[in-house]
Amino acid sequence: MDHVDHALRGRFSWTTFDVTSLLPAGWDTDIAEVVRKNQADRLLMPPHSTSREQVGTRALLTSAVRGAVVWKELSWVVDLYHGLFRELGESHARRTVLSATDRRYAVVLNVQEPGGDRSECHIDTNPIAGLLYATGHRPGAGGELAIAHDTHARNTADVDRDCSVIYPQKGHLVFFDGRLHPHYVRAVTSGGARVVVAMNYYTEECPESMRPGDLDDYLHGSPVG
Ligand SMILES: O=C(O)CCC(=O)C(=O)O
Ligand SMILES: [Fe+2]
Repeated sequence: MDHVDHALRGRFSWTTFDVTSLLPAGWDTDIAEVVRKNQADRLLMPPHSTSREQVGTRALLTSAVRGAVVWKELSWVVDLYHGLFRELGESHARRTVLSATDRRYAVVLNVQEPGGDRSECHIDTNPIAGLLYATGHRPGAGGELAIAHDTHARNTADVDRDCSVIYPQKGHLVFFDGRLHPHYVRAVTSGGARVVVAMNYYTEECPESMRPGDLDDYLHGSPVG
């Protein structure tokens, strides 16, 4: 056991639950429809204290459905966020897991179109990220989440050197602590758009009140063009 502890110390790890059979009928088309009607393109301009980007990285095109819209249009997602998903997060983290009260960042939808940009390389500030993949992407199609084992990784090249790769599978719910391990989502190169329900969870040791005050304006980005 000591050998295992030593070999794995500091390595990134995550938990996946296949929640497909727990989701309401038509969940994927419901999300796709909300994306189609509400998706908004913005430019993210690094750096921020959470960025792990090369100096001088160009602006990245991002697309999202804002939290307030998710709250209004996808109430079943919000119910799962507070209920079943939060409890699955507790079984992952083996501690009390708290949902966020601020609708701007509790639950958002992130979208990456084929041929578009990668996501920003960053660290999280919340102790538990919950990601429900609404689309699946095969190896070779891009859209994979790459997470550095080296906590000192400073950019995507550093991440790529030694990382775990999570290929989004539709209906899978992933939990991890991304506060120490820099990560980013690679560009989608073929197939359809990548859609993820990104959920922020907190704990008693790292409560919602610790969220940096400037993070949401930063993530909201700037108008395109
Ligand atoms: O979409 C993903 O797979 C990761 C998203 C992420 O890192 C985040 O929302 O902080
Ligand atoms: Fe993240």
